[in-house]
Amino acid sequence: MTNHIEIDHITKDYGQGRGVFDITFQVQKGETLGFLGPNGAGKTTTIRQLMGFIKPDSGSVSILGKDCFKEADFIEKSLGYLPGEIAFIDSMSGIEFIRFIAKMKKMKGLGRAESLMEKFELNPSGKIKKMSKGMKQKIGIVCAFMQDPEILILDEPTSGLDPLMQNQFIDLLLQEKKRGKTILMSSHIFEEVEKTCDRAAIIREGRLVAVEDMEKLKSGRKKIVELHLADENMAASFAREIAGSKVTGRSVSANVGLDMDEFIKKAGAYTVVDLNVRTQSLEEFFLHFYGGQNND
Ligand SMILES: Nc1ncnc2c1ncn2[C@@H]1O[C@H](COP(=O)(O)OP(=O)(O)OP(=O)(O)O)[C@@H](O)[C@H]1O
Repeated sequence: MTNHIEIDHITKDYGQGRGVFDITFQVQKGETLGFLGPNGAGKTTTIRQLMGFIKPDSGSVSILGKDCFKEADFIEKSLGYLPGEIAFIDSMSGIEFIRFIAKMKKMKGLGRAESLMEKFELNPSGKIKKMSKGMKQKIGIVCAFMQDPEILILDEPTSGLDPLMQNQFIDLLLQEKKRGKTILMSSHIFEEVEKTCDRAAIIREGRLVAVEDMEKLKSGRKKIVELHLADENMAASFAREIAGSKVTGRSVSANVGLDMDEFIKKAGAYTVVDLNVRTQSLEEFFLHFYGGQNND
């Protein structure tokens, strides 16, 4: 497999523990990689180094074999980039801004802008300063995708979009994925990551904590079992037998992994009124990486 994006031991130290430290991961040709982490973890700092806006203190980043900082001009012109916060020229109308970006990228026309505006129901004729956050985000999406780039770097692409438009975006990503695009996307929305990404890289406090296949991550999710027992005393007594369980009145809930059999056998000693079993959501699962809580 060819790597389209290579991040090799980069450190950008802003002092007081802020920044990113010794980050290494790759995005393969045709792969969609989700870049996840809590606020301030270092996602944007990593992405800005990929775009050649800032130079790593040590280590290197390259895209299509080109050093991102040394060849920043090539990177900016050829990649599809959607920044977390777009630096708009407020006095322009939406369409003027789209034309401005197309010119900057040395495009001949506006490429796929028209069909993207249709897909996202965007009327770009008004002044940007009067637009809502969602409309501005749609302009950013048009600018990132209109050139039909081979590589897309997207920093929280659906921020500000309503659920209908978030779905349109997922649909667009899935289409682009099918067309063989290489995509790196930071996101806080687990559902979009789950639906679109092949792998996820998780960063916390500037350090990479995991890079995993989505399928493997999904299969690592546990079952959450909720038992309703006959009375509160029973619930309290049962909860004492199950490590990490929570009691609310007559209910006891617990994350159950491979020890389901043991759990059921212990429950057999009590009067069970009701039983619910569900799979942990990806969000609940990721809390483990995010907050470092013990959800074993
Ligand atoms: N230019 C800078 N100077 C000093 N500190 C900075 C600078 N840029 C970022 N930081 C700090 O580095 C850390 C990582 O910030 P970054 O914006 O990369 O996080 P993030 O993962 O993108 O967060 P979010 O999800 O909130 O967008 C934060 O503590 C931030 O305050």
